[in-house]
Amino acid sequence: MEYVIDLQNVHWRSGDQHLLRDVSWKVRPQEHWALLGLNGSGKTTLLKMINGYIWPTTGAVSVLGHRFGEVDLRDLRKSIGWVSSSLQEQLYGTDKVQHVIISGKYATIGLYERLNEDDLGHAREWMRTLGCEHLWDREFRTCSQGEKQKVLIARALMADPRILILDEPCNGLDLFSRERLLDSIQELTQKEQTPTLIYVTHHTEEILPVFSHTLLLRQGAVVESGRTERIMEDTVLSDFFQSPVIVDKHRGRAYVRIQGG
Ligand SMILES: Nc1ncnc2c1ncn2[C@@H]1O[C@H](COP(=O)(O)OP(=O)(O)OP(=O)(O)O)[C@@H](O)[C@H]1O
Repeated sequence: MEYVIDLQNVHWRSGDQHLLRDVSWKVRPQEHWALLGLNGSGKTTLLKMINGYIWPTTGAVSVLGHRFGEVDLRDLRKSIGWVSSSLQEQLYGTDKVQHVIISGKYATIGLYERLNEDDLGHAREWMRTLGCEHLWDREFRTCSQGEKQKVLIARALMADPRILILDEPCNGLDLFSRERLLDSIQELTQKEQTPTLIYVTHHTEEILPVFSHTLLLRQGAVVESGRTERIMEDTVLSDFFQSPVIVDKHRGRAYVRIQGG
């Protein structure tokens, strides 16, 4: 079987720091994964590895069936969308939302291509899916944080990625904006030919049931990985957080409380 992501015993060291320790992770087609870890647990490092920005010290990495060392990483990166807050800072705030989105197809900051009907049509379709069509003519900088996230997701989708990484997309969002964004992500997964989603977060309650699998990362090592409903249990998460917690489930999502707290 061709795995979407296949990491085997990956170790990554920078100086005397061991940032990834014996990480093995297999993502199969049709699965969507959540990647859960506290600050500094190595999530970003792992994502950099998947995108080929860093190279394993030992172990093997293969993404979309291409083994690192045997593939042009620039080509591979075209199949991976990575939506993170650092991207926001790189975009031109005065660009119109439609241009920000369409520029994603050409992997540019700013739009240098002539707009064509196809691109405009796709951009509108993604915006509709994500519930942000009304922002079409707005300057990007005037969008709220939640709206910007939707625009950036639509932008990443323009390149037709096979993997879409959503890197802490709900950071800085209030409760209602967060739920609206999560609704949009849910909507996205209902489309035909959705890319494999990797949802990176610190918070269990953001993990929608559509994220069938979860990987728990602590100090650069995988503590557990597998089906989300098995992971979102008191014992597994207490062990993961190294602190007794209680998990309340509501509509397939897990809300964690510190025991006694
Ligand atoms: N190039 C590097 N050299 C040395 N240490 C690094 C390097 N890059 C990251 N680190 C350290 O490795 C640890 C993991 O960092 P990483 O950014 O992967 O964590 P993270 O899980 O994404 O954290 P956060 O949730 O806070 O974004 C941190 O302690 C960080 O300071």
